[in-house]
Amino acid sequence: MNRQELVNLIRERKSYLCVGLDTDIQKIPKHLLSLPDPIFAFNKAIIDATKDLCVSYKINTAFYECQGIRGWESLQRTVEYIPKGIFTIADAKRGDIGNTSTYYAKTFFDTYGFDSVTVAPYMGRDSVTPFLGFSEKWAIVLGLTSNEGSQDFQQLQTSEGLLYEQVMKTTASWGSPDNMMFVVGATQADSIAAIRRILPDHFFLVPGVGAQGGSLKEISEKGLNKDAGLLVNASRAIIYAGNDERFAEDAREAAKAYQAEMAEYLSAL
Ligand SMILES: O=C(O)c1cc(=O)[nH]c(=O)n1[C@@H]1O[C@H](COP(=O)(O)O)[C@@H](O)[C@H]1O
Repeated sequence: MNRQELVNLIRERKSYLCVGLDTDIQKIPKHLLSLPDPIFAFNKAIIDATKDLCVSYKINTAFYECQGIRGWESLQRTVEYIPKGIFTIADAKRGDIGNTSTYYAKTFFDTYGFDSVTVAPYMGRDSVTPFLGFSEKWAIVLGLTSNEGSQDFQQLQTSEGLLYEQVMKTTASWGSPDNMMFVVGATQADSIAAIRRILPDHFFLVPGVGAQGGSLKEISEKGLNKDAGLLVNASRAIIYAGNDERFAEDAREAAKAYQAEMAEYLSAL
């Protein structure tokens, strides 16, 4: 999907919601466990219930990879089930020497057909650029992450400023706002205005609302740009909003509340 298509989708749906399919076999309702592919059955119900409210789905590959071959099959069925025209994210946090990164990119873009993959930039230029050579595909590079450990390296003060700011500026110079986004955690709302000044045009993938306590209001006020420029992810707060036969309806209600709030912020742009 290209940038203009994503911007149009956000405008049409009045939503910049990304539903995170962090589908944990331990957490899905028990009545699904007797089905042949419980993870896909869960995802299918969640997608059916939320597909008109969000603009993106993020599949965190960890929850699938841990199931071995069956998990990869659930992942493939899920990404194929997501309606065309919705932005798909493989949250795999890859990045390696150049020839290996090229095969990671082929895995998620060509074999599985995702629009984007999350990329860890700390191995440098040759680990990131292989993700940028695919038409209408995106690298979503870790910028300032939502977790406490972001203090350990990302927030180190260097002679040039904060390390994550340097990493984001340099990484941005390898691509463009048409093929690169950055992850900025919703728990880092104090920093998002400064990051937006450094990168006025890029989309930010913002995880950390809901279960991690980030404020949708604050990150929207500080992070939205003229094209919206945000994809805000919520995983557990949506997909586990309920845990019985009504889980999909409960997920819809949770997604609807986020979408309604987003529509308000978008109308103020
Ligand atoms: O890259 C990510 O998606 C990511 C980056 C980050 O800084 N923090 C973060 O929570 N994530 C992911 O976003 C999702 C957040 O899940 P919830 O906290 O359940 O909404 C998980 O899939 C995390 O792996």
